[in-house]
Amino acid sequence: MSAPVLSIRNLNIDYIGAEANFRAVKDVSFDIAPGEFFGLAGESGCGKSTIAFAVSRLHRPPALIRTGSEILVDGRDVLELDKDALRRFRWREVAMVFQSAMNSLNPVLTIEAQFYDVLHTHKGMSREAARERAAELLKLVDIPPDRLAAYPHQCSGGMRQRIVIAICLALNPKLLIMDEPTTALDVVVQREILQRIDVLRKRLGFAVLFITHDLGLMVQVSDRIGIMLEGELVEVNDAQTIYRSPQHDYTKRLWASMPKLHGDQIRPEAGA
Ligand SMILES: Nc1ncnc2c1ncn2[C@@H]1O[C@H](COP(=O)(O)OP(=O)(O)OP(=O)(O)O)[C@@H](O)[C@H]1O
Repeated sequence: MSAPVLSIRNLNIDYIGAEANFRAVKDVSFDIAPGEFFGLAGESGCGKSTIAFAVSRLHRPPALIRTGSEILVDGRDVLELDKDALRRFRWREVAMVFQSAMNSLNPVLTIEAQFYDVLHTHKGMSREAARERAAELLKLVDIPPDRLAAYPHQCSGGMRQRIVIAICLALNPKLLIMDEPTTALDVVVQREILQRIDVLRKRLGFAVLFITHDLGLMVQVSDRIGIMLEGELVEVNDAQTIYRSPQHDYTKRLWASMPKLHGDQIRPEAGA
């Protein structure tokens, strides 16, 4: 593997409680290569989002990353960044799309103003330059430039989520983290958005850390998949191998619970 864009080593994260601490992430280590699509799967509460937030340094108390944990993005320790470095790091190095991201657009600003915010603050762009770049970015996610004048409430949920993704790509991040990015959308729109992301990452070269409960979709779009169980990463392998010949019992159970609605594209081996 070429030098990883993300390297997580011995990550331990606790939620600090009044009575006791709860270890949500237990000694997790994995890498993501440049341009790789990495899926993180596991039952609800197994620690996936806790990892996603830690990588973006968006975790807040009571979450506490334990000493000895390492999160390297392009070789730099994210946990060591000071406030200024962190401001430069977010958007430029790592951008994150949440489940409710489409509701994170400012309702009183036009789409154009929201692009300008990011492009002016981080790149010092003028209004004209930002408008041009915003139109280009919207095109990437199949949205016509006339939407720049619209307000968020004038756009559908799927369109708003694609706008957030376009804003996330504005500064050419090396890693896009998507935590249930399309869960609130209907299935057809979900798949269209993921297919678009897949085309874009191949064209633009960013890597993706993808979290979803839609395992069929995850197997289809990911290069590799990591399986989590109760805070531990129990199995990592390339998507087809982990789907066709899962090693861990929990992975087998996870695949067995998957609705078989995804056609003939992927078939597990008998007994898998
Ligand atoms: N703010 C918090 N305070 C205390 N415990 C928390 C907090 N946030 C999460 N947890 C606990 O940490 C564990 C991991 O949660 P996390 O949200 O990372 O799991 P997840 O795998 O992303 O789940 P889901 O798929 O439902 O989003 C869970 O047991 C959860 O209850």
